[in-house]
Amino acid sequence: MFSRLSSTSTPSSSTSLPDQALLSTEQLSVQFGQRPILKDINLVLQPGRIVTLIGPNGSGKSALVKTLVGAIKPAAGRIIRSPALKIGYVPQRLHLDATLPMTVRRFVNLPHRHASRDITEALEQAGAEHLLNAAMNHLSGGQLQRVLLARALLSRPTLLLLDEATQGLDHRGVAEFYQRIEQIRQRSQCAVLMVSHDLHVVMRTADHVICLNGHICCEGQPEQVASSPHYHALFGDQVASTLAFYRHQHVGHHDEERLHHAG
Ligand SMILES: Nc1ncnc2c1ncn2[C@@H]1O[C@H](COP(=O)(O)OP(=O)(O)OP(=O)(O)O)[C@@H](O)[C@H]1O
Repeated sequence: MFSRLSSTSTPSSSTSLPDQALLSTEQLSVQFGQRPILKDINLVLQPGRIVTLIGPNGSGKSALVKTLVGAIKPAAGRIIRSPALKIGYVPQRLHLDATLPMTVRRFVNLPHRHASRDITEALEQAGAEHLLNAAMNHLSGGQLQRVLLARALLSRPTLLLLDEATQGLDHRGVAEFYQRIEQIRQRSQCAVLMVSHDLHVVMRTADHVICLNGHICCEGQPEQVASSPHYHALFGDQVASTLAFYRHQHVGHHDEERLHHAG
């Protein structure tokens, strides 16, 4: 699913995208001021696949997602987008003005109004159908995440980008959320790129894992990453072993994917 890219075609071209790919990056680098955050990120996102970005705090996961969304301008490299790419973005946080009351119905109609039927369907898919008339600033963390997911689904995305969408959820909430994402993926065949700290769930649900620490340290199928020395070095042997165990218990299909070690 992932491959290193060597194409040098012009930035406006999408012809250098690998077959069927929705998005790829070439030598993408990001910096804040003079400070390098991400260096030489090469990735390819294919339809219908769940890719998880893991890495320690401050390793650049959110920065990468925001760059893919277009909210951060890369310092170098480029992003190649397929004409079929339609991003649904679920942010890490949402800052709402507590003095400005707003219902879920109104929120999901921003910035564009949607047909009631579509709103109902999106809320159902996200498990938030009962929240239509709730006040946004009365939602629990888990309810808010589901509403944000519903809003992202309303754009009928071909790529769902989730930035730590399960932050603050309890174990059950996390498991339910990932189950929901899996159902959405199966139903709509959208690609999913998610940032996650829920390492044990990552190992069960992802098709491909990218381990980030300013650059791609290692990537591949979850069990490949779990046995990578780079991954052990980043997360510590104890955590890493737990993951390997989880994966062993829940191991699924085996695609031919390469584990890339960039050090
Ligand atoms: N707007 C900004 N201006 C300057 N530095 C920033 C900005 N946003 C993030 N950073 C820095 O960039 C680095 C990467 O941040 P990022 O939020 O991408 O990390 P992360 O891997 O998502 O972390 P976490 O797991 O804690 O969410 C951090 O050192 C952070 O302090």
